[in-house]
Amino acid sequence: MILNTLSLVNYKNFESQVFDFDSKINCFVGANGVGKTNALDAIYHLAYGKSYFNPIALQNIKHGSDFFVVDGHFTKNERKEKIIVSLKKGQKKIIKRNGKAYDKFSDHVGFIPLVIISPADRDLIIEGSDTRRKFIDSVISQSDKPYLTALIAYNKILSQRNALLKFFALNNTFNADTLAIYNEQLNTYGTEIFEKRNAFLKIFIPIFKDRYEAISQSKEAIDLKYKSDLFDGNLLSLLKSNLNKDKALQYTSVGSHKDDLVFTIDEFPIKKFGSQGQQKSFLIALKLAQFDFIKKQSGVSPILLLDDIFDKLDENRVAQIVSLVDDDHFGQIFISDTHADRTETIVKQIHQSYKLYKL
Ligand SMILES: Nc1ncnc2c1ncn2[C@@H]1O[C@H](COP(=O)(O)OP(=O)(O)OP(=O)(O)O)[C@@H](O)[C@H]1O
Repeated sequence: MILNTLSLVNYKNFESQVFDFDSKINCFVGANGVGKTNALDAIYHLAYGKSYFNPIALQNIKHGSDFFVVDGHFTKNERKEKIIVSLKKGQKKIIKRNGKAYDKFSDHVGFIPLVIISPADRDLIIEGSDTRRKFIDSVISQSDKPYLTALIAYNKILSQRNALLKFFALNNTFNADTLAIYNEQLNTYGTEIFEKRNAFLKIFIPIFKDRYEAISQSKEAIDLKYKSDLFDGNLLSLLKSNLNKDKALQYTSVGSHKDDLVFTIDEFPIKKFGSQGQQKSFLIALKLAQFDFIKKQSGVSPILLLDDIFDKLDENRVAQIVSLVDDDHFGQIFISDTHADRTETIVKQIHQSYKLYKL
C-alpha cells in the first residue's frame, strides 16, 4: 500500500498543500505546532474516514473556512486508487473511492490498511476501557466485515435496551416481550463479538509479546489479558440474572460493552507501575503487533505512521525500533519529529530512499 500524493485544502492549519511522497520513507520535520501531526492525521483520515486526534469532525476544518478536502492517490496491489474525504459545514462528510461516494462509511473500513503510533496512544493505558475496546474493534474490523456489522447491531440494540430501562424507571412498567427480544439479540451479537475477540487475542497476544521482547530485550515480563463478563456464562442468562440491578442503574451492566484488556508489567498494572519508557515500549509493541496482524490477514503492508515516537526512549530502544522497521516486512513509513538532524540520522539507518519535508 503506497500513498503517492496527498493534497490538502483547509485541513487544520493547511490552507493548500500538496505532497509528493517517496514510496518508502517520508518525514515531516519542524518546530512545535507547524502541522507535522496534522499531516499524519490527514493520511489517517483517508484510511479511517476520521481524525485519530480530534473526534469532532468540524474542528478539522481550518479556522475561518467552511470546508476541508483531503485527497490521496494510492497504489494498492499495483492498482491506482483515489480516495477523497471532504466535509462542508452544515453537510454530511463524504468519502469517495475513485469518484464514487460510499453509502456506508463502514464499507471503507480496511480498504487502506494503516497503523499509527503516536503519543496519543497513551490513552490506551490511562483512559477507560472504551479506548481499549475501540482498539481491538478497529483491528478486527479491518479484516472482518461481519464483526463490524455485529458490533454496530449490538450497540444499536444496547441503546434500545437502555432506553427501555429508563422508561421503566419513569413509568414503573415496560413491555417484557420487547425486553426478551433485546436480550435474545444482544446474546446473539454479543456471543459473536466475544468469540471473535477471544479468537483474535489468542493470535494477537503472542505476536505482541514477541514485539515487546524485541524492543525491550526481555528486561521485563509484560502481559495482556482479555476480561469479559462472558467468561462467567452466556450473555442471555447474565442479562436475566442482572435485570434488577439494570433496572436500578437504568442501563445494561453486563455484556460485551464492558469488555476490557488488562495490561500488566511484572504482574502489576502498567498504568501505575510502568515507567514512561516502558509504557511507550508497550504501546509501540501493541501497534507493531497490530501491523503484523493486519498484514497477515490482508496480505498488504499497512502504511505506518510514526508520530513523534523517538522522544523519551533511550538510544538502545530507538536502535531496536529502527532495526525492527528496517526490513522488507514494512512498506511505506511516515515519520514526524521536531529534530531534522536526529530524524535524518535514524532514517538513513532504515533505508536509502526517503524524503524530508521541512514544515
Ligand atoms: N482547525 C484548525 N484550523 C487551523 N489551525 C489548526 C486547526 N486545528 C489545529 N490547528 C493548528 O495546528 C497546529 C498543531 O499542529 P500539529 O499538532 O500538527 O503540530 P506539530 O507540528 O505536530 O507539533 P508538535 O511538535 O508540538 O507535536 C496548532 O498550531 C493548531 O493551532
